[in-house]
Order: sequence, then C-alpha cells, then structure tokens
Amino acid sequence: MTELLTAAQMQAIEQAAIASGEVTGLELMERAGQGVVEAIFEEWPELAQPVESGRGASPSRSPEYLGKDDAPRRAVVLCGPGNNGGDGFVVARLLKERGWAVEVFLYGEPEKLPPDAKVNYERWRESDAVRPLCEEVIDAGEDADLAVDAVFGTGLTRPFLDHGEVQSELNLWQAASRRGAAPRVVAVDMPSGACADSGLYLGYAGENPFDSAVMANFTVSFHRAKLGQFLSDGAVACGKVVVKDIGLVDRDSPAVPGEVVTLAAPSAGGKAFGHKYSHGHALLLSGGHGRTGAARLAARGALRIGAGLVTVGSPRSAMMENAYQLTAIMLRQIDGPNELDQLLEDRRINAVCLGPGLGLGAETQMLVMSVLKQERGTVLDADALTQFEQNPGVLFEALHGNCVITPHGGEFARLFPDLDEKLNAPATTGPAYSKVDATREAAKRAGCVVLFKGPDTVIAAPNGCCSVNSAHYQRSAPWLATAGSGDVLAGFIIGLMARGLSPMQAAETAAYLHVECALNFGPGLIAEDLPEQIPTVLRRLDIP
Ligand SMILES: NC(=O)C1=CN([C@@H]2O[C@H](COP(=O)(O)OP(=O)(O)OC[C@H]3O[C@@H](n4cnc5c(N)ncnc54)[C@H](OP(=O)(O)O)[C@@H]3O)[C@@H](O)[C@H]2O)[C@@H](O)CC1
Ligand SMILES: [K+]
Repeated sequence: MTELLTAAQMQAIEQAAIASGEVTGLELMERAGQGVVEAIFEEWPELAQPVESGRGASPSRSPEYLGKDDAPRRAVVLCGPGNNGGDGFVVARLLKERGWAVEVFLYGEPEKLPPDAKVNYERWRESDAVRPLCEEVIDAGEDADLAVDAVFGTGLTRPFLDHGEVQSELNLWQAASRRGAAPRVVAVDMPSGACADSGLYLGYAGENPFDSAVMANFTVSFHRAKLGQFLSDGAVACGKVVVKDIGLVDRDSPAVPGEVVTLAAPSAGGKAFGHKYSHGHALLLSGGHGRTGAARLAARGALRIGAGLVTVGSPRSAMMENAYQLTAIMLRQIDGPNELDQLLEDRRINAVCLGPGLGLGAETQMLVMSVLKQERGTVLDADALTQFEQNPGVLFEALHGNCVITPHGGEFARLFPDLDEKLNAPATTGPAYSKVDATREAAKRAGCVVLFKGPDTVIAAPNGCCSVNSAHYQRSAPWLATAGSGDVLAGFIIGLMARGLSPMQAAETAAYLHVECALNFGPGLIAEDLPEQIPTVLRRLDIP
C-alpha cells in the first residue's frame, strides 16, 4: 500500500523536516527540480540526444560539446507565483546545464515570489530572461521538445482560468505529442488548475476541463503521490504519475485515520488449511423470475474467491430458473423474511448479500431489516440500497459494523443526497471537497464500511480509515464498466467476509482483485468472465 497525501499533509511533512533542521526549503526545491529532470530522461531517454545527430549524446553534455550538426533540445518552462514555480526555475536551470535551449515564462510578479522560489528565479535571471506568461508561449513551444508546467501545484486555492489560449495549447500538445507532433507536457506535482486533494479542476462548472485545461503526459510528484492524482479528473489529467524521493522521512505510521492509501496486491486470505465450513458459508438472495442472473453472478464470485459454501436463496417463482443454472452453488427456497429468519438459525451461514436483482418493494425492505437484525457479515448493494431512497435514516439506524454497502454514483446520491450535492457542486476553491471526503462522511453516517464504486473506488470505514482502489494508469481497465460487474464485486466481498476477513479488509481485497481480474481478461470482458479469472490472479499474486 502506498499513502496518498493531501496538500496539507505534504506541507506538514515538509515543515516538520525544515523545522527539525534536517534540510532547508531550498534544498528540497533543488531535489524536487532534480527529480523532475531525472524523471523526464527516465521516461523519454531519447530526449537525452541532441536533435539532429542522434550520436550518443549524454544528458550531461553541455552546449559546447554539441556536434556541428547538432541542435539543442528545446523546452518552455511555465512557472507560477509559488514554490511550484520555484521548482520550475530549478528544472529550467538543470535542463540548460545539459545543453538545452530553455525559455522561461512567469505567471505572477517576481517580487512576490516566496523566498526559495525567488532565489531560484534570481539564479536563472543571472544568465537568462524570464518573460511574463503570455501567448508567446505558444510560438516558443512550436518547435520545442518539452513543455514544463510549473504554474500551480499543491497550493492552488482558486480557479486558474487566465491565459486560456496557453492552457488550451498545452491541452492540445499533450494529445499531439503522442504522435510526435508537439512538445511533451510534464506537470510538476499537478497539472495546473487541478486540485491536488480532489483531482477536480477548479472553476469548470458544466464545462469539460479535458477540452481546454492543462493536461499532462506525465506528472512528477515528490515524496508521496497526492490524492488528486488518483481521484476524479486528476487521474486522467496527470497522464502518468512518477513519485520522486526528495529525502523526506515519514514521521507518522501509515493507515491511521486521516491518511489514505492506494491498494496494493493483498498477501492475506490464503485457503491453505481447513475444510469447507472453516471457509464460511455465504448466502445470496436472488430476485424473482426473470431477475436471477445478478445473484448468480455474485454467488459465483463468492465461491471462486473461496467461500467454503455458497447458497442462493430464491423465491419460489425463480426456483426452476436458478436450479437449471447452478451446480456447485446450493439453492434454497426462501419466500419472505420469515423463511429467511428460519434459514439464518443455521449459524454456519455467516455472511449474507442482498441487493443484486432483488427488486424494489416492501418485501425487499423487510428482507434487509431481517438480515441486519442478525448482525452477521452483510453486503448490501443495488436494490437493497435504492429501496431506502425515501428514508435512508431507517437503513443507517439498522446498519452495523459488520456490514459493507457498495453504492455506485447513482445509489450514493440516493442515500446521501447532501454529500452528493457537495461532491458535484462546481469546485471553486481549493482544496476542494473530494470523493474521499464524501465517502468518509458517508461511512460515519451509515456506521459501516462504504465502498463508493468507480474507476477511482474509495473505501472508507466509520473510524476514518480510507483507501483508494485505482483503475487508472497501469491498472486502467475501462472494460470493467460492463453490466453485472458490480454484482460480482459484491460476491467477492461477501465471499471474503464468509472466510472471516473484516468488512474493511474484505472490501479492499475484493476491489483490488476485481480490477486484477479485469486486467487479466482484457478487452471483451463480460461479468461472467470475472470470477473465472480468480484462479489465475490468485496464482499470480501467490495467494494459496
Ligand atoms: N511541500 C513540499 O514538501 C514541497 C513542495 N514543493 C513544491 O511546492 C509546491 C507547493 O508550493 P506552494 O505551497 O507555494 O503552492 P503553489 O502551488 O506553488 O501555489 C501557491 C501560490 O499560488 C497562489 N495561487 C493559488 N491559486 C491561484 C490562482 N488560481 N491564481 C493565482 N494565484 C493562485 C497562491 O496565492 P494565495 O492563495 O496564497 O493568495 C500562492 O501564492 C508543490 O506543489 C511542489 O511543487 C517542492 O519544492 C519540494 C517540497
Ligand atoms: K504544475
């Protein structure tokens, strides 16, 4: 797991390091600039070669060593009024030392730069010019190899909408550079205009920022990745994230309330010992005739992920339909809450999942209430959540600490309309309200683990523990957006809860494996394929 920091957490770490006397702000800025330059050449080694000769130039060559036919590489560096701009001046200087021709533009007034940025501004000014940020950037960038966006990083407090033409141009460059037709765009810490906590572009009410805002091919961050690089638009806008060490040490332990982690491959959850009952017994309730597929998908997920026994509880109307299509999964007829109560007298059934395909109506509400009374491991999804749209408080009162609810955006809005409104209100000030903030508040209110789905799935517990399961960057799996994929996820969670994982662990592990299954299968995936990837994925991750 890797921690994701907010801007405030990053600033606190930086301040503590400076206060302890270990390092100065200026040293950190120098390391940050060095990190960016290093990352650029690691990402694009060809940029270490001069333009025409292509004959073995090294990144440390200075201009006098260029061959007679060689032309220097060119960069435009856009610096802002804070320390992000300060990093930009360092990058400019270091590129120039490597023989590059660099043009620097500043957004803001030099006299107002913070001290460390000012020092680096002045160092650059000793030998070169700084022009005010203006449309000339576009001309300067025409034959450049690289554009460095160091206008705003973690300190963005309000919309950055000035110089729209320049921003649009950077937006175009990042797309065209993939064909070699424009400079590549490197963002320092964040693409400027996007909030480092929420990933939202400030001030883009009703407008798609991807059409005109600064986007990057590649973003270089420092010490730890930032939340905004994994949430919402930020996870697209950054292009790719590389984190460079700048010598800061972690003082707090990870995963304490307040910190957020990105999920990594689980190591726990082996099924090496025990018989089928020691791996639990999961019950999944099916909808009526014609609405049974979702529960079977979830049941298949629960079985594949290792629940010892899995039973589908089906109303009489759907018994035949279910019976025709189930083999290793058992089938029990359950008509209404009384029969469910009777079945749950069997204490070996330790985990129950309701919602997929269940349908809406009074009976669904009674079934949910009946299960919640039992305080067993419970996953509520889909209709079991939508059913409470009119009275979410009734649900929250009944939910307990052994539950996981798994809303997608629409279901989240039905249960938590005020949080949804805050999350979707146009973001105008930074740090903006994020999906992490919303999910944490929701978990507190619901009194159980909330897994808020999406390519940036956020999982939060009532005590504030929180993680992000990102399906972006190298884990991008757009084909996971397919009918029934959420049902399988619910099944994975209940299967792991049946096996004794805590609700938070089960939700995190299931979410991670769900994306791994999609990646393992690749394009063309349908929900039925997901559980079938589990054996390969477990083997690959060395989970017995
Ligand atoms: N923390 C660390 O450990 C390290 C941090 N480092 C680097 O520092 C960066 C953070 O620096 P930072 O805090 O100075 O913030 P930054 O993003 O440069 O902007 C702040 C300035 O912009 C202004 N401003 C804001 N929005 C605006 C707008 N829309 N339009 C106009 N102005 C606006 C804002 O004004 P204010 O809100 O105060 O009025 C303030 O003046 C970080 O991303 C990383 O690159 C590294 O050097 C190494 C270690
Ligand atoms: K930036």
